[in-house]
Amino acid sequence: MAALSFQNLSRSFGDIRALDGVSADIPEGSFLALLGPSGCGKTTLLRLIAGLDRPDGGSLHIGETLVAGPEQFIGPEARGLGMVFQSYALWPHMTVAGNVAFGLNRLGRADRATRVERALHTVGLSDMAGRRPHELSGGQRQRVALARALAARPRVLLLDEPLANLDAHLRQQMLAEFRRIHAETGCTMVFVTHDQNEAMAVADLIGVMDRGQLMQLGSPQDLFQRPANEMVARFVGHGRTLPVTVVLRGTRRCRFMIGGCTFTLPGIAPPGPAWLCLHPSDLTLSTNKSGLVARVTDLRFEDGYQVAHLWLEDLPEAAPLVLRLDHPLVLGAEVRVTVRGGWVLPRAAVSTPSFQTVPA
Ligand SMILES: Nc1ncnc2c1ncn2[C@@H]1O[C@H](COP(=O)(O)OP(=O)(O)OP(=O)(O)O)[C@@H](O)[C@H]1O
Repeated sequence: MAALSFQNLSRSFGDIRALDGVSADIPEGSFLALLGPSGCGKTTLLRLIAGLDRPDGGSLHIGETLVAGPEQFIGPEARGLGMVFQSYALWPHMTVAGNVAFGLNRLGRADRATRVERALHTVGLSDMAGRRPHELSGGQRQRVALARALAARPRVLLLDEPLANLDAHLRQQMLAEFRRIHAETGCTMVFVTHDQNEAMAVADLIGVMDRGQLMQLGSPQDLFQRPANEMVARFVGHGRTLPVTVVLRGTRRCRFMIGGCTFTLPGIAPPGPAWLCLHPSDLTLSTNKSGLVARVTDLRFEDGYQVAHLWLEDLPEAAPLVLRLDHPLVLGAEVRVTVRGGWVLPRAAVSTPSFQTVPA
């Protein structure tokens, strides 16, 4: 069953279509990351799920319950959700245990104590139950906020850029923690971020958004290897798109021409104009005189590799290609490049798709 279901969900602020007809089903137990450039509508969608705002079109189900739609609105407190924000919103005068117990008043004393103990155990803070927030590190405060949300046993846990205030090292640690807690609790989680490395590292399902629309909903591998459109191809993993002409389409493979060369690669484009979607790992230097003619326009050293920017002679208007090498090149040199991987997309207008995902 879908944990969350959006049907043509929309929200405008004056002339701004912050959310423009989003439709998708999110399976129970997913770890969904909402990813996209600033202003694409991630927070608006999260706020609609949370019940902190109302849609002005479409409808939203949590499980089988219609929580927002024409003539229906269930408030945040009755939606059975947990929320963790960038600001941890802990009560400074309360202990860690007191903060986690906050909101469990409907339970008896013994049940409340058990829930708090379990939640603190899950986030690894059992021995800090008596401390106050100012006696904790940033990462520990984040865990208290997480424990507080988990203690209520939510159907869906919403995480709004929860790592934004942590340093790079702590972020890595907390990403691993989120993965472990997700596996342990089986709770459906929705994580908003504009950091794609974070999204790829933590989520099993990623929704890429742009200008209020959901561009693609899929696994990190899907987005990387089979982008649904040009925006996703460029946004994910330093992607590049090059205009090519498909001459033959087979079963999920396309033969195409670019710069006087012919290649056959995975893809779904019919004969005619198409986009070749590439990542740095799809390119290699040719050892003979075959391949695309390119000039080295920039060189830098990064993560143990030489990273070269290559300008294609036959496609001067295209963004430079990025190539990772284990040996240096000479700036300004002419080289030949072979395309050994990629994905070929039809060069067509982007329509607004509706996504149904198959439970894992
Ligand atoms: N309360 C509001 N009033 C007016 N415009 C709003 C309001 N909330 C959001 N917007 C606009 O709606 C659009 C989507 O905003 P949203 O906050 O959902 O983007 P986002 O993807 O979360 O961005 P970021 O990554 O920068 O947080 C933006 O153009 C934003 O300026």
